[in-house]
Amino acid sequence: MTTPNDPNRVIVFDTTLRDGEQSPGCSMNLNEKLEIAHGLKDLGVDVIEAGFPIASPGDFESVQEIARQVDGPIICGLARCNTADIDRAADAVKHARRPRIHVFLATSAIHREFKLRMSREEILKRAIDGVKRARDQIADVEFSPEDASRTELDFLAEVVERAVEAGATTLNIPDTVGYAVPTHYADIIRHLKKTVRGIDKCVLSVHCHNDLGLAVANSLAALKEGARQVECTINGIGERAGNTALEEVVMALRTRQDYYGLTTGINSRLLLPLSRKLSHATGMQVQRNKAIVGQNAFAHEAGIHQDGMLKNPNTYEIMRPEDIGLSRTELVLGKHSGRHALRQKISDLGYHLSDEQLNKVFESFKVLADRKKDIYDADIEALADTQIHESVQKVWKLQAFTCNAGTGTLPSAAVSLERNDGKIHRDAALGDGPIDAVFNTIDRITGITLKVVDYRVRAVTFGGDAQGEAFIEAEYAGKKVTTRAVSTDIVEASALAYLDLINRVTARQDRDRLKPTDNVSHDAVPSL
Ligand SMILES: CC(=O)SCCNC(=O)CCNC(=O)[C@H](O)C(C)(C)COP(=O)(O)OP(=O)(O)OC[C@H]1O[C@@H](n2cnc3c(N)ncnc32)[C@H](O)[C@@H]1OP(=O)(O)O
Ligand SMILES: CC(C)C(=O)C(=O)O
Ligand SMILES: [Mg+2]
Repeated sequence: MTTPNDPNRVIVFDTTLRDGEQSPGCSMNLNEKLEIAHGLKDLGVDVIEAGFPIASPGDFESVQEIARQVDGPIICGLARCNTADIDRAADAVKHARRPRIHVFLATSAIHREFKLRMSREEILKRAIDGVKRARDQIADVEFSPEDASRTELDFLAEVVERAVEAGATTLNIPDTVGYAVPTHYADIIRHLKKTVRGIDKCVLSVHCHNDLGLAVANSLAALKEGARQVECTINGIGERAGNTALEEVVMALRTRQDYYGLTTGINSRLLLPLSRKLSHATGMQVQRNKAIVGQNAFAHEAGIHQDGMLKNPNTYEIMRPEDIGLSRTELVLGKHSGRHALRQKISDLGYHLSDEQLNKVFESFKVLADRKKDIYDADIEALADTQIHESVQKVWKLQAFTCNAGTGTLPSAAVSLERNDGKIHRDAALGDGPIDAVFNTIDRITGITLKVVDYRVRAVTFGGDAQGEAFIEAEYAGKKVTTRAVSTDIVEASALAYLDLINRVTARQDRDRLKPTDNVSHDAVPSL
């Protein structure tokens, strides 16, 4: 009933709402669970393990509601090998069009001896009784020998064979504590397939935990050996280090179809939206470098990679971002980026810079990237704008400044400017505040006094290392001039903006001085 006709089709069994919810901090309420269950159905999972109905009235209700409302996938409830659990699970899933009970019982020596306190014989009997009781109520029964990967192989094979005889339709082999490694896990699956009578009548399933970071690798190794159901969770949430991540195993099968030759029924374009929905529901964020759905999974900062990506995305990406539901690859500008990526970004932002201007923006971008962790579009725009204004001939250049402010002191500043003849000019002045003191000092050095009519500072980007933009509107000789400058230091941004206005005034004065005596064109000097 659950075996798809195609022998190469893998059944995707999602246990986000059961094993996933077992991770500390991941509990969800009924509405959140229903929302995720509908998302899983749309994604195309074959089985939803909706909960452990005996665990609490809330868990029972969620499984029951999902069974009632989510039509399509098999809806499964978990149960220990005891009557109360199994009957409760049957009650919870019975309204589903395709219900399943999943009974489990640990088989490893450590669990037998210390947790269950049962002999091998008792385990065999409880497993058989459990499967039979479930089969009496529901036709689709999955059996899991918990901690299978640490169970003696001969005993594991015996339990599994007895579960098949008792009527289990799916046999799941859990690596409960993430102890297996791929070759070891593949050996277990191969051994069971070879030795267990009747195993071919069942779907062989894998259920891996990520304690050694091997859950996906182990699952893939088992699928390669003939397992045809994979148990997994969205974002890999689950006990301790989590379960096999659904998005990873699905995309591995899809991307390496050439190697595995297996398919799933998953609509991969819904992977990212569902991953985000789950993060919102649980409050558990996905790490940035998480495969497939992490923020960095389709982002490139290194210049050589960005150049490759711009020339052909296959150089550095093995999957297309749109195939997992991301609109496009992100070329993140940072200290490791190169000119190709910067040129692309500047052109995307609508600028048309010459090669020379681009090189200058590139230099200041590298300096900025050394000081700042995240470079935003607004940072690049500010650099490009500054470069466009730079076409004004600069008489004065800011060399250094200090300023002093605080309660009980007079705000003062000392400024050092370099004139375009190479001479350094230094002075100091008081002001109403530190920025006013810097402006006054610049006035004293340059001999030009501007009347500031508007002055504003704002953060152009975010975070503690954000760039500040200083905007100044000033008047000189009855004309208004405006400018802006950016820096991670707002006093520096203000000084640079003020000096930019002074340079424009100086350029204007020079032009006026030259006017009567020469006939050189001064079209390049912008007017005030
Ligand atoms: C590997 C897995 O993920 S297994 C699923 C784990 N998930 C959960 O445990 C989440 C939900 N669990 C719960 O809400 C509670 O543990 C309950 C309601 C199921 C049980 O609560 P309690 O009755 O108070 O028992 P508690 O959890 O303290 O102990 C578990 C009991 O179940 C027994 N047990 C464990 N597994 C099984 C099993 N597969 N079949 C039968 N008995 C089992 C234990 O030996 C222990 O029995 P004891 O009380 O005779 O010592
Ligand atoms: C209930 C079983 C399948 C389980 O979650 C495990 O063994 O990890
Ligand atoms: Mg588990």
